[in-house]
Amino acid sequence: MSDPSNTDVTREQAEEAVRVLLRWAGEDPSREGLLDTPKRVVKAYGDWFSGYTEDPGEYLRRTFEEVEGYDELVVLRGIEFESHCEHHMAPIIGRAHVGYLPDKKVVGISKLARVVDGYARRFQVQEKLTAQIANCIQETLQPRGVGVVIDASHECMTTRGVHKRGVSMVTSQMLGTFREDARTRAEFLRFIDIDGH
Ligand SMILES: Nc1nc2c(ncn2[C@@H]2O[C@H](COP(=O)(O)OP(=O)(O)OP(=O)(O)O)[C@@H](O)[C@H]2O)c(=O)[nH]1
Ligand SMILES: [Zn+2]
Repeated sequence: MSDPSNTDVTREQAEEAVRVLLRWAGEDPSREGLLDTPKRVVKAYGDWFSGYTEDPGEYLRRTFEEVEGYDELVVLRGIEFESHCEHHMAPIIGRAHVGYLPDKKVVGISKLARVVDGYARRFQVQEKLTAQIANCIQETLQPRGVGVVIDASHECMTTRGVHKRGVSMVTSQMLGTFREDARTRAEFLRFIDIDGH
């Protein structure tokens, strides 16, 4: 995993920050079991926060314009993702459901999941994540409408703080026909059937 390109922090400084947190928690970072931990944590950060090194809109540049008159909803539902909340840096684990009503352009369906990951692998609040995915698709594909629903659990609420398990947060961002036309929105919500998960 490469270092983020837009940072002035060195890998050594990042590893030292992990040692400081270990010391703060009451640990001895020089004991054998913890010697490689700063290196592992920094590597894990490279994975969890790889979104800062990508422009998710790039995934949607390759489009297919000839889809033989297909002009109905396209929905990718149940896209699992992992993110981290920007308040506590704790995991947000959930599923995104993404739909759009194509105008002229359709994309390879995996690209919608790549857009979700590109924004999820950053420090997030769920509302912002939801809006960023929807806006990216709207701006790049210029479809007639976009809908994004996210259903996720926040570990800052389950493993600390209020300690509420089994609670999930649901957010949605509807643009274009998804916002203006109740029938399109209802069809999308029926397709994703989030209670079914
Ligand atoms: N709206 C929203 N809130 C979030 C999200 N992730 C975490 N939070 C909330 O952000 C809030 C931060 O509140 P603070 O009072 O500053 O932090 P805190 O003292 O740690 O709060 P508690 O979590 O209640 O212990 C908490 O209520 C979290 O539940 C998110 O994606 N969206
Ligand atoms: Zn949080």
